[in-house]
Amino acid sequence: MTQLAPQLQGPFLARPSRPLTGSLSAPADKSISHRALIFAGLAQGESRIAGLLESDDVLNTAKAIASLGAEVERLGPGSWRVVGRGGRFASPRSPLDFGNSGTGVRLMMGAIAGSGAGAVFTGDASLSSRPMRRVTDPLELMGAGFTSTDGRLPATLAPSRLKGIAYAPPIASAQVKSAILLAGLGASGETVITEHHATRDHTETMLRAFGVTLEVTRSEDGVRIRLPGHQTLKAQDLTVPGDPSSIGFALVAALITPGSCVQINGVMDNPSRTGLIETLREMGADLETTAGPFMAGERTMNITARHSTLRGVEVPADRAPSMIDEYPILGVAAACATGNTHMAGLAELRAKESDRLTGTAELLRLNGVELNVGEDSLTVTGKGPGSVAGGGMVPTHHDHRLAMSALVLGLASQQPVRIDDASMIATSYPRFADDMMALGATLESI
Ligand SMILES: O=C(O)C1=C[C@@H](OP(=O)(O)O)[C@@H](O)[C@H](O)C1
Ligand SMILES: C=C(OP(=O)(O)O)C(=O)O
Repeated sequence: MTQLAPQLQGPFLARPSRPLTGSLSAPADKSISHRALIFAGLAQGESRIAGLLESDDVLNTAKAIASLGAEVERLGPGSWRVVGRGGRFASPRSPLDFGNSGTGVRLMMGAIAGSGAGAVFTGDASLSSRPMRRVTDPLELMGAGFTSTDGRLPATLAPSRLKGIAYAPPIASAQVKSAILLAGLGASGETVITEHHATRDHTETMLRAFGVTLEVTRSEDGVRIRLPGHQTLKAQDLTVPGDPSSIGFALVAALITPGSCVQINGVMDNPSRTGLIETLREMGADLETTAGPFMAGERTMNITARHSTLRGVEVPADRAPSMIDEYPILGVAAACATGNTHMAGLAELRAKESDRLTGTAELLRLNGVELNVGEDSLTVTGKGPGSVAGGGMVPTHHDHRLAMSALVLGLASQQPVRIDDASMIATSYPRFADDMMALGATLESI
């Protein structure tokens, strides 16, 4: 019988596991959930969102939208009604607290700037250490007035009138692209973004669904997006598809735990998000997919993962945007494979909830895994199934993906793996412990 999952708080432990079996519904996608609330909050009229991810990050975005004058109502589990502001947010009286969420704060900086409102943006210790200039610099070129210390939170935006710009973000970032597009909606003239490396395209797809006109041109040099200014979104009803990033944990857990066979249903199947699946297949993973229904304009799939003998591979730098949040869990898979897995193009991992390149290396090393860290690369030397010693106490540095990755490693290690704090897991995957335990994993609060 499945044990009741403990609360995601404080230190946790994962024990070497019996085979994982059964099926689960993929948790709702975090990127789409943020966008659904923000777009509905900006739109003219009433939107209904079904299957919203009710994680801490997304709930902070919902609160921000309400503070900006949108009507936001939870009708039931995952079911939300939002009456939008027709492109005009009201400047909130109190600071907007985005907690741990880079997506929430960066997209909202663009959306609020474009709407002509002002606001103060704050976050937790992790978010306050992350760089915001990547978003405030281009928004300032459009005419937004930001002040901050050293480009970190807290940041203040004065109400401003914006004009469109032509901009090529120096880093591959869907958050930067999305912030500029959201600002461009309220700007005069056209906003043009050129991406040399395409990033997740949910903003473009969803803006169209909300009635916005934009032109996307793909070529060998990347992607160009042209957005005419002064556009108002029209309210929509949508259902959020499953998160290909969150399901990476159950997927890898099944691949590395002997005897496992797990089915995960309703996973968004978008090539700008599925780099982990591509990589695991190259490593020899037994993954079977069947097509599911479209949700929010996205294809979905059901995935069956069976325990597999994995081999080390070369993961090219240009795959990073399609699996940017999945390197910690790929590191775990690589530790259980045979041979070297070399991952290139990882500089952006240093700007996530923690320095994830250092954090991933630390979590593996503390459990006896051999590896090499470069400035923007990681090579993990796997010694094959059952070879990871485990027994480590992993510091999670306020980072949900490090926390979940360490616990998955514990399922296939010789000794249990401990983490210092499980509370951040609720920022993206509040049902993580319930889902993993329903498949047969032993997770304990310690
Ligand atoms: O746009 C988004 O929803 C996201 C973009 C990515 O960040 P960057 O844009 O910083 O790469 C990703 O890491 C984050 O979890 C979600
Ligand atoms: C990087 C992440 O999120 P964010 O940037 O929204 O904090 C993540 O979920 O791994």
